[in-house]
Amino acid sequence: MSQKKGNLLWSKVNCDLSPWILDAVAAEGFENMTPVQASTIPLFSGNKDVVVEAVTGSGKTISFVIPILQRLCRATDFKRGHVFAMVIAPTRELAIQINNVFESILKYYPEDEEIQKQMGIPKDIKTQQIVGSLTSFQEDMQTFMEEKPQILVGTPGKLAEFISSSAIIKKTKDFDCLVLDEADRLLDISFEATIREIVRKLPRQKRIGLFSATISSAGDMIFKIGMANPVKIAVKSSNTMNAAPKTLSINYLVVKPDDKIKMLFNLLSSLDFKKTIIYFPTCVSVNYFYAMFCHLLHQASEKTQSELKFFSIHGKLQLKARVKTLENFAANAKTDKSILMATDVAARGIDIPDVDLVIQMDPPTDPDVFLHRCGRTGRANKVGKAIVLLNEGREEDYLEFMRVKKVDMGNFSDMHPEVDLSKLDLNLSMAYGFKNRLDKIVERWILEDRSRYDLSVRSYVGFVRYYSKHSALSIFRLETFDYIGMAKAYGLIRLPRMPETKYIDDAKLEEFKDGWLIKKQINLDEFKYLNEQKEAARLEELKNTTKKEQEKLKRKEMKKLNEAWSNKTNARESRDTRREKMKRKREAIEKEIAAQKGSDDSDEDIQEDWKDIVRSKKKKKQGAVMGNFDGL
Ligand SMILES: Nc1ncnc2c1ncn2[C@@H]1O[C@H](COP(=O)(O)OP(=O)(O)OP(=O)(O)O)[C@@H](O)[C@H]1O
Repeated sequence: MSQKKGNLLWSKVNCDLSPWILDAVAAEGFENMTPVQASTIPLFSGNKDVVVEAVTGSGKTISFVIPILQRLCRATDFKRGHVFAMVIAPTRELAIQINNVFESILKYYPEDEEIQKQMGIPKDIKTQQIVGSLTSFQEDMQTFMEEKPQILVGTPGKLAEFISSSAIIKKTKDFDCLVLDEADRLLDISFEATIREIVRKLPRQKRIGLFSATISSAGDMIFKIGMANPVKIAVKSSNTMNAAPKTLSINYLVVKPDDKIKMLFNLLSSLDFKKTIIYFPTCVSVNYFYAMFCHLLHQASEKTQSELKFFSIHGKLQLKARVKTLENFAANAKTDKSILMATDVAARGIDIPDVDLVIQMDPPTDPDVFLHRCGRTGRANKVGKAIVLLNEGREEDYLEFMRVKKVDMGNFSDMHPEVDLSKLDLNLSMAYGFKNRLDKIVERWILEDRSRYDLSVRSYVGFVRYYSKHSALSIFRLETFDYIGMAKAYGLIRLPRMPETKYIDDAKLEEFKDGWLIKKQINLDEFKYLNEQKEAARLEELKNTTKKEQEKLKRKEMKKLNEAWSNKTNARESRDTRREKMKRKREAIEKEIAAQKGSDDSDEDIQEDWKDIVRSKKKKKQGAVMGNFDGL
């Protein structure tokens, strides 16, 4: 359904909206409706179910907030204390943001009882956010009973739990309207069962609205949620070839993996922007690079330090910290440039109006997420730029892959001939006043503290695992991936042993003996943690390992002697010894990993990786996967 130009004045909306709603949108500075609002509000305020696909930042939130409020204003016999509508979002940040949009409109709700009577609207309208972790179930329940909100906004798990309580279920008899924001995400495999559970608990007779910027299979979604005859509203960019808003330009930059971090810093210094979001693959990589970038900033000139500020957000942080970070990032005016380093927890729906640049360190594993990440800029007709860094080699094919999905990307170098990307080190020392080459600064920083080395390895291993999960497997191939280049980008001093390293070319491996990527090798036994407790634990562990190794050597010697004496081989004994050896090795690796188990989700992944190694070693008669690295 398309909307003719000129019909976007709120006064021309194709349905009756309460005067206070019209006042509210005007007071919020929304002069005209956006096309998706003009198409959706009349249908969803009426009796239609809707499936709405419109580009990022096109105002979809208001397209369901207003219909819900309008329907509630019309529901004269709706019993107070009951649930009228529910909005579900995939992340807590997004649910909180949607609740804020409701509140921003409800600020203008008439308080005068006379006016309320004249308009025939309820005494007040309240919303409640059900997102967990900020409040307990009991607190949510108490708030619900006391405040009597008609609208609940929350995340799937928490809402499912909340409405499963018999006290709430009784209060959904007159339920009217259910909205799934980022519906494609909510109906994917991770949330679908919970959403179905919620839908099953609600009365059959209700309006449903599904909203997203990426709805690839509306039929599938409609079937999953059991909607009857919904209207499909698709609002694309005026350039029909493009699934992104027309004010958003998407560029790609092909880069050698070794140069990735340098390239990023070059972009940050040479591009004019106020706020940028940089996407990293995993929580642990955000932690690691955030610490590294703060250190780099510390090494830069005072001028640079006063101009840049880094923030970080990922799903393993407490919700309170995440919300605070988003607020601080949005509000930061102390420095010219604010940089938010994030995982995909901040990919969908997040609306920070001043973000004018998005950088993706790597393409996301799910191609739909690409548009959502880019769409954090170029919102509401504002100009924005998104850049994705592609590894030289095979990843250039991603351009064609995305073109089929109606995402057209321009070559960054063609679009920005003024940005010199040739002399990266020189540019960096000039722009940031670094006294040394960036990789040297990083190397020294890592060698100062073993925990940074651990973190670098965990980030890298997490990245390889992430890479293996790409849906476009023909492009993102583990077999052809530049493991060494990427290890350098991650500032690794030594390549960790992992199953995937078997794909590395032998000749290349020769160059990096025992996996060392730095010129001056170090004795890992003497590589210290700055943290005293951690260091004491490491020394203790080292002592035990050395003792064990000595015993092992002794046993070996004895065996040799015995063999020489008896001059016969006992096949069973050697098999048993091998088994015992493997068991001890596995226990040692697992113990080491358990000792390192910190706050990040990737730890489990790493444990899996090492189990893989143990398994593959068992299988591989010829011994180690490669070299004699100490790994983690
Ligand atoms: N009618 C309007 N006029 C001007 N700005 C608007 C209007 N409606 C909404 N906006 C603003 O547009 C921005 C984007 O809106 P919103 O977050 O609803 O986009 P969206 O379509 O849901 O995006 P996404 O797909 O990324 O979630 C918000 O800052 C909002 O305040």
